[in-house]
Amino acid sequence: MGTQHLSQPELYIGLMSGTSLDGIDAVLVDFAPPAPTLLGKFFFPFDDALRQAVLALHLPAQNELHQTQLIANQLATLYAQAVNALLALTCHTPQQILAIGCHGQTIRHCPEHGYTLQIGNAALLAELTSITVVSDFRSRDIAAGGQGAPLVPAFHDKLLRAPGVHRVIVNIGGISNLTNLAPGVTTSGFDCGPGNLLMDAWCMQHLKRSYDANGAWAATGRVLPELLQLMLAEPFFALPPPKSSGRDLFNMQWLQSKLTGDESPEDVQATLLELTCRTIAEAIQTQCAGAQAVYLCGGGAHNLTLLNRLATLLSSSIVQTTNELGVDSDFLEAIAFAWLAQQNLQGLPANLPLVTGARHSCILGAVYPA
Ligand SMILES: Nc1ncnc2c1ncn2[C@@H]1O[C@H](COP(=O)(O)OP(=O)(O)OP(=O)(O)O)[C@@H](O)[C@H]1O
Ligand SMILES: CC(=O)N[C@H]1[C@@H]2OC[C@@H](O2)[C@@H](O)[C@@H]1O[C@H](C)C(=O)O
Repeated sequence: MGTQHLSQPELYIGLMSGTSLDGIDAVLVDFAPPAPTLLGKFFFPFDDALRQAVLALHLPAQNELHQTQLIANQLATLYAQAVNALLALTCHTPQQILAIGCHGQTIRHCPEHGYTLQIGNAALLAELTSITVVSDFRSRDIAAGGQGAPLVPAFHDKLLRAPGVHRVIVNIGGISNLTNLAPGVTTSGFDCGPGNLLMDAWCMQHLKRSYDANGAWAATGRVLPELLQLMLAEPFFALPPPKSSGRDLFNMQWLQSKLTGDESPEDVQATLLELTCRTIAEAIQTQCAGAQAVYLCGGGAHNLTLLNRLATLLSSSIVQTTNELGVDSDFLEAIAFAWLAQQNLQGLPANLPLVTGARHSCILGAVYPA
């Protein structure tokens, strides 16, 4: 990311609350040429009650539609608080911001049925902030026959391509996804499978902690080869791209269906960490052959046990985080949603048909003017 410049600012806010349900990543970015500048960042954690309420929306429940809309309103209020905190932190006013790109909270992702659902009441967010909001970025791509995900590879392509160097960018959030930036070849990308979400859920169940800091607990267990093979047999892993996934497939029911009940919890955690690493490494080896450098982002990049294991599995590549490229690995997705908002307002398409499988490129997102 660039240093501050003198041309007319083009300020956008990006809001990402992802599948991990840890909270809201908020960024303020100036897209004035020559390069995007990160002016401020802010993380707003979700409390446990909200996390549980969103998780419950993943299951059929009584009065589900009413609950969904109430939580969408609650999310809009929290998004607005994150925006206000970011504006205060960076000394900006709403009038200076061209738009907020708000991902929303995914509660269903079913491209096979022609829909995906990210909630967050963008109309209310526009009302509360007096800033134009762009949201619902995935639906148009699905309407055009695509997966609606992953969308960030298009931004990786703009920001992180380097002439003559074969880079792969790997986001390890709740779900993991990669972008293949091979010289002279069209950018590709896809979801690899579970990133942290199964490890988080298992850790919550056994240690009452929302995640396994640095993979320290996983490091005390041993990988269970039979369980690992059972999990790797999931057909999603062998599917060719384009492909995307979410909690709809990878959830506690999925994990429970693979367990005998005799496993020790730390061994399961070690096996889940190995599953994340193996599926990422195999995705790189099969789809990104010859990669010279792999750059990690997302919360999983903080997990030292995971980082070391990936580096071992990918010993022919350099394995680092995107911080080494000057892009904050914790806020890359939020920055991408600020960029997606800019693309929309400028009337530019933002999906990569090779990545999502859409029949054509499209302008992504719905606009709620200030
Ligand atoms: N120090 C750490 N050690 C281990 N894991 C960590 C650490 N810090 C963060 N994480 C993991 O990162 C997760 C959050 O990652 P991130 O914010 O990238 O996810 P997300 O954006 O919600 O997901 P997605 O990209 O799938 O939408 C946490 O839930 C946790 O599992
Ligand atoms: C449906 C949905 O929310 N998908 C997310 C999720 O989190 C990671 C992975 O699965 C990716 O496909 C996507 O998010 C990022 C921001 C993307 O679209 O690139």
